[in-house]
Amino acid sequence: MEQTFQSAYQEEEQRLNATIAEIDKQLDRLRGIEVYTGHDFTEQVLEAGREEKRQSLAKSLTAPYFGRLDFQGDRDKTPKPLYIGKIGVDHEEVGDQPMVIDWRAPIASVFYSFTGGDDPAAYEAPEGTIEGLVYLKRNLVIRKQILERVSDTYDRNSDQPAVSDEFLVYRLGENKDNKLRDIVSTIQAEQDKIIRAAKNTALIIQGVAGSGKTTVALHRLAYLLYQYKEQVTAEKMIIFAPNHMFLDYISDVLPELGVGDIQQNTFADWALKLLDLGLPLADASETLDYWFESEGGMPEVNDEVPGRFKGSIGFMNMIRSCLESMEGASVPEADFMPWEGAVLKRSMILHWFNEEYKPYPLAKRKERVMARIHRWVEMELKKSPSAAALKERKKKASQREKSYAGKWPKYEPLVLYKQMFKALKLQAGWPEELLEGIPDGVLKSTQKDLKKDVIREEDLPALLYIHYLLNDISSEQRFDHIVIDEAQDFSPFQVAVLDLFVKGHSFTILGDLSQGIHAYKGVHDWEELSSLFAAKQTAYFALTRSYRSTMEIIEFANRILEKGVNSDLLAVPVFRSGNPVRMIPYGGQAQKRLEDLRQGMHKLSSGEYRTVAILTRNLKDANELYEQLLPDVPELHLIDGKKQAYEGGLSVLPVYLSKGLEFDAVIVADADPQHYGASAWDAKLMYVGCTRALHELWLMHEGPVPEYLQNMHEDIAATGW
Ligand SMILES: Nc1ncnc2c1ncn2[C@@H]1O[C@H](COP(=O)(O)OP(=O)(O)OP(=O)(O)O)[C@@H](O)[C@H]1O
Repeated sequence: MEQTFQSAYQEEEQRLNATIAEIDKQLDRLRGIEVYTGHDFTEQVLEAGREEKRQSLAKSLTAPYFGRLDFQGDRDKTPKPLYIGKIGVDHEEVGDQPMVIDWRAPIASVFYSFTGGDDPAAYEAPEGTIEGLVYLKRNLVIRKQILERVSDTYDRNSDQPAVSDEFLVYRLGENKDNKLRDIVSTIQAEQDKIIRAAKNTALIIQGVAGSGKTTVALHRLAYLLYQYKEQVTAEKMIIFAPNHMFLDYISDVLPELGVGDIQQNTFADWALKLLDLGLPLADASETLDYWFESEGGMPEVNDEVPGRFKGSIGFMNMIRSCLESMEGASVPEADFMPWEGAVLKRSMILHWFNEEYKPYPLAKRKERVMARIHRWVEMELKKSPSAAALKERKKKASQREKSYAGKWPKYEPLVLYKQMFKALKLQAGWPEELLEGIPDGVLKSTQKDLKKDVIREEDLPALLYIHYLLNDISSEQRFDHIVIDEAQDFSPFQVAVLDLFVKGHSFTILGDLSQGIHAYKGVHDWEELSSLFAAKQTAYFALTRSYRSTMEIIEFANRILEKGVNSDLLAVPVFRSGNPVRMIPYGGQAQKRLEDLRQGMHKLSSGEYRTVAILTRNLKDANELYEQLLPDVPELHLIDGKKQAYEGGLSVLPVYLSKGLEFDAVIVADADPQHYGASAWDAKLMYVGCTRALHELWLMHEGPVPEYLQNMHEDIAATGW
């Protein structure tokens, strides 16, 4: 066995050296060509191509590939070794098989989908399905041109059993810094299916915590750009994520995959820019305070709370009906008279508005009608009897055109939205009965807000929809693809509006209902989103394996789901064992809590862990703890929702802000019933907190713990330090 390994290592080392030499040669040749800076367009295009090649070759030079697949397709006589890398590299001689195959190429899918066994494997090539046999699947770790590790996950000629998870476990055991990384060398078959799913589908992915949802979505974008080169561009793809710190946390993955220029934003910031309201959004901390910091736990959530109601399709329909009813009341009541004696009948204006320009959206129809009126005025002016009369009429007409335009409703989203909520002082003829369905609480709080020009995040879908109904958007303005991460916090109305802004329902929508801690605005069931699309436009995937945490942490978190949330969306761990989860009672008095938390953080961070976090139940506690710990732990960071970047190292943050992030070690502070009640929502918060830990999870508490943390099996949890 040792000998086989030695020879495999030597073989791979030789091959690596040969590959590096070839890449070097190609790079030298390209660098030897003088950079073109002239004005000839064809030459400029050629130069851009050379520059792109220089950059990609330079990138692949440090680690040209990560995997080898020996595959014999049904048309091959012998198995061919295929080397798979982040970037494909061709031989210089045209016609040869590539030296390194891009991980996104069709044949590379076999590397990911093949999980062992003697059965043939297959992949979809442009010319149809190709079947064949896999002889070898090998992982190679190359760092700075040095071959560090050779690990076979399948060898048809060996009598040893396949060890398919060994390499994955090795990768998962690594410690994390402050950024999410790519996973091209260990993409799992279930993830690969999502990455390579067809473009024009609204994919909805329910994935347990740590199942790689965010990571998979980013790889999918890279795949779509490769596979649909002719149809999509990076600039027209967008990722929506919950906040800017999270965006910073994921910001390295796409560049690592050689992809740039994809838009990454929060829904709120994107919407505000598009709407150009000239107003900032009300501070979200008010809403968060209300839901997360209220004494006595979370207030009751039902479909009448503002977030749920204003995120509903019912509200969307209400807005459409209001706008439709406004159509009839658009054209001012009187005829248009540019000067005494000249009359443009209202019936003619109505005809233009209702017939000729009907296909246009409202704001455009008004624009067109006003332009038509102007043209009519010009024709009439030509009939003026004298130069003096012409001058006089021109002046009058210009004033009256302006005042006539002022009599039309103002086609601006915020103006109309405000009018809609004013309801009782109907200006544009909103039918009152349409507004009857608005819950009283929503009506009153929104009226109060709008009076003071306060716009909240939950108002944005409605404003965007009104903007769309007024102006429409052209095909060029539409996105080629939209990714929604943490989609359980999105409302159906948000997704329905985004559907108007994307071509072909091309969505990747990912989330985890078990982490639905923003239930006051998000969906409670994926049906709420899948029902927005026709059955053939949507597909549902479930990711159940969790890659982030050790088996002990996953089993512990599963028990919380079972007992506290009553959910069956349990995670299946990868076989990676670590220490039991620790349940540590504080040593009694109040100052002992602080001392124990400080000591806990010190213990966890003095070893090999690079990122350690203390999660508190709310922001107030995080602020306090940060102030108290800072003198002893000057390198501590406070994550309070205002941060733009996640700095890694040691952090303290409220548990609801930890969603999406991960840390080598986590301490959940105050894991007691005073801080975490018995409700499913409290259990979800606890679940989110526990699933942030990769290797080590400690829960520190005063007195007894909530019921869903009790009676854990001793293999999973231990008590005390
Ligand atoms: N196939 C894989 N190979 C190696 N690491 C993986 C793989 N899939 C996921 N991971 C790792 O698992 C961790 C969790 O991934 P990610 O954050 O994308 O999951 P998630 O489902 O979005 O999590 P959550 O919902 O809990 O925020 C990351 O460290 C990621 O690198």
